[in-house]
Amino acid sequence: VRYAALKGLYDLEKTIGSGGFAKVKLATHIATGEKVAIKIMDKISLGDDLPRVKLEVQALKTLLHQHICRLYQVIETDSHYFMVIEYCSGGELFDHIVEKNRLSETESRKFFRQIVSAVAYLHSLGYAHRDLKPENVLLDREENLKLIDFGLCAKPKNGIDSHLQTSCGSPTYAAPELILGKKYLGSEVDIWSMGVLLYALLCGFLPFDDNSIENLYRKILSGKYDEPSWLSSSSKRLIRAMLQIDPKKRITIQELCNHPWITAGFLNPVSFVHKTNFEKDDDVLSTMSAICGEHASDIWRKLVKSDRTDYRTATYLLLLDRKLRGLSLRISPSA
Ligand SMILES: COc1cccc(Nc2ncc(-c3ccc(C(=O)NCC(=O)Nc4ccccc4)cc3)c(OCC3CCNCC3)n2)c1
Repeated sequence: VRYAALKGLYDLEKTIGSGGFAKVKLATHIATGEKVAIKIMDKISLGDDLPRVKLEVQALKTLLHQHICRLYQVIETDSHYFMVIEYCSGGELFDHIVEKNRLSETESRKFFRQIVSAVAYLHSLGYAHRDLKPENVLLDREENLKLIDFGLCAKPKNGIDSHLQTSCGSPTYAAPELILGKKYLGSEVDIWSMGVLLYALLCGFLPFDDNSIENLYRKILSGKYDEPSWLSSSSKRLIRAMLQIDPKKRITIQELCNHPWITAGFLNPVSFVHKTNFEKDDDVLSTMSAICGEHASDIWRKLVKSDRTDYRTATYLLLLDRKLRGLSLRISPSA
């Protein structure tokens, strides 16, 4: 199906995912040949969830972190929203764990530190993710993790949106207080889900799993799970600290950043220093001026003044990514 709004800018390819009211397609940014993911939401099926897309776009524009998928461009037509997002060529962490059966403690630690860094950054901005699960953790080409929120679940960390309570977060990763419908803090719920994630990395299966939802709930509320023989005592201690039924007894994100298991083999605790905003790059600007004929200084002035989600921004960021990967900034002649 063709979308007029993308004509000449992006070539749509295969569908790489679909959720409630969103479909994600792989696409090519024609001018640079770079791959992107385009999340397509149609306004009719969004219904009264429409305002949440605006919140998500606002959120993503402020979330600048090396382990959170970058938003390049937003295109709104009267029938659709198109979010042009960083494409992660490594796919979902879930599939990576399945194909390796389970990950070593060292590989798990490398990945888990990146997740903790992204979540600590989210929390520092007052957000909670609330749907942390392997399907929402992607791998880029360098096997670095990118946290995403496919289901529009991330929300301000304190307070509850009751109607979201059930629809948000899959029960397998949901904390006891969320299941019991109690008032909960998003930051505490995220710690629990990260505990389930860490367990999945180290074990290759889930701590709480059952085909019947009641048994699953009962297992989660019991807080009891197997500790396979291959788990080190340090891993067991950390998992136990995260899978505490009482949210007030659960380890906090700050304690997590400094936990011995997290810092083992690394020089420093997890920091959520995030990447800065735009830095001016003359090579990229001169490449862009070769495409569109405008002066580099004019392009930069317009970039800085823009809302940072237009086509010019997408082109700049994609060329900057390519330069940071050490590739030439050649442009397809058809541009
Ligand atoms: C190679 O084979 C493969 C195989 C599979 C995937 C890929 N790659 C690949 N790259 C990029 C995406 C993507 C990124 C972000 C968003 C998004 O919705 N952002 C919004 C967002 O993250 N907000 C936010 C983040 C943090 C905090 C608060 C708000 C949507 C889609 C993707 O999607 C595919 C889906 C499929 C279903 N499970 C989830 C991923 N897939 C590649």
